[in-house]
Amino acid sequence: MTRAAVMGAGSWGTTFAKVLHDAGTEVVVCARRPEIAEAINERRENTDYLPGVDLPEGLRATVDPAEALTGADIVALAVPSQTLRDNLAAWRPLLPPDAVLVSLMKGIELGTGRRMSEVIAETTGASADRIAVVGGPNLAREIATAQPGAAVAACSDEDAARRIQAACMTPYFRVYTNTDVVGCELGGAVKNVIALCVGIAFGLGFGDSTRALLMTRGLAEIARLGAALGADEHTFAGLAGLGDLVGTCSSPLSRNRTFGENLGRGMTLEQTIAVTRQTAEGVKSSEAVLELARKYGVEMPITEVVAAVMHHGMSISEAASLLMSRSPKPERYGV
Ligand SMILES: NC(=O)c1ccc[n+]([C@@H]2O[C@H](COP(=O)([O-])OP(=O)(O)OC[C@H]3O[C@@H](n4cnc5c(N)ncnc54)[C@H](O)[C@@H]3O)[C@@H](O)[C@H]2O)c1
Ligand SMILES: O=P(O)(O)OC[C@H](O)CO
Repeated sequence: MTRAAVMGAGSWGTTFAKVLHDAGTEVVVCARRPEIAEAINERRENTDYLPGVDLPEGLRATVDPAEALTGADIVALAVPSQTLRDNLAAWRPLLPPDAVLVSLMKGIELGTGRRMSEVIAETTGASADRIAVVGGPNLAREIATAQPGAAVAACSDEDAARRIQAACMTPYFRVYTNTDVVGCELGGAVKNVIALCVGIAFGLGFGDSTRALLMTRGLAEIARLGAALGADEHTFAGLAGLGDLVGTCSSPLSRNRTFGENLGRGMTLEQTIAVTRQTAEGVKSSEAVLELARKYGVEMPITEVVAAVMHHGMSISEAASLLMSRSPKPERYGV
């Protein structure tokens, strides 16, 4: 039987652990706080992150990383992207040498511009055939309640991708494989930045025309960055690209879209941060994505204004007018 450890018992870590369990994989989820592990083990509920969602008997939780990691064939990482490097430094001595390390995260590291698979490689020394990514349009509460969903398991080693696929495919969660790790990661991370902008537009009272504009031009800038970083452009038409962008930008469950919506409705940045209890990756990643775009000479106008609003005090009205007053252009996908 395949054994998996899920490191991080937030909303997606808990959900993905349930998916693995439902797929017949033996799984232990590792929490930081004892009360979360206790609630999962004894009440069969993650009372903080997924209240009201029944968790299966066989899903075990611990606060001891060694207990979770010992003997694991798959190690799934589900912590906030900006904390991965520090978390991995602590877990590294405990990682089984042959385990596949799977990033479930959707962010870019601030200050380095590294994708999560790169942070994993740098921190653990694992080779590319042991590093994978799972991404797609997966809103935790929907998947945790077994609503039909799908994701992509990406690894440069197709066999490893197939092993992950087998470990988490259930009657309600369909998993495809891909070898384009870069594309799948960029799709997941940059859509969070676009979702912040869509949320702002929604909060301002704008409707579906504006949302469709931002999603479509957002996809164009994701694809441009992807091309510069060597991704396969077809990935962006798939679940980890368009799929995740549509899911996040459309859903009131999205933390990123909700964060933007609160700003659009008139909250200050500080007030919005204060009411956001879970991880809205796009806030910090907007700046990291922009750094990456500048390094590779890629134009990303939506990302640019989102980063300016999140980090440099630009007002929302100035951001909107900057986007709408750009020079006239022909429309070409990715241009
Ligand atoms: N929630 C979703 O619907 C969803 C779906 C797919 C992917 N993701 C991605 O999964 C990753 C994890 O997201 P999540 O939704 O589980 O987040 P969350 O905020 O619900 O949980 C984060 C978890 O990380 C833990 N953690 C470990 N070290 C931490 C630290 N130093 N600071 C703060 N928390 C720390 C927290 O205790 C918590 O268990 C993100 O990159 C997110 O984009 C989320
Ligand atoms: O809640 P968000 O905004 O982090 O989005 C969750 C998932 O990434 C959607 O696929």
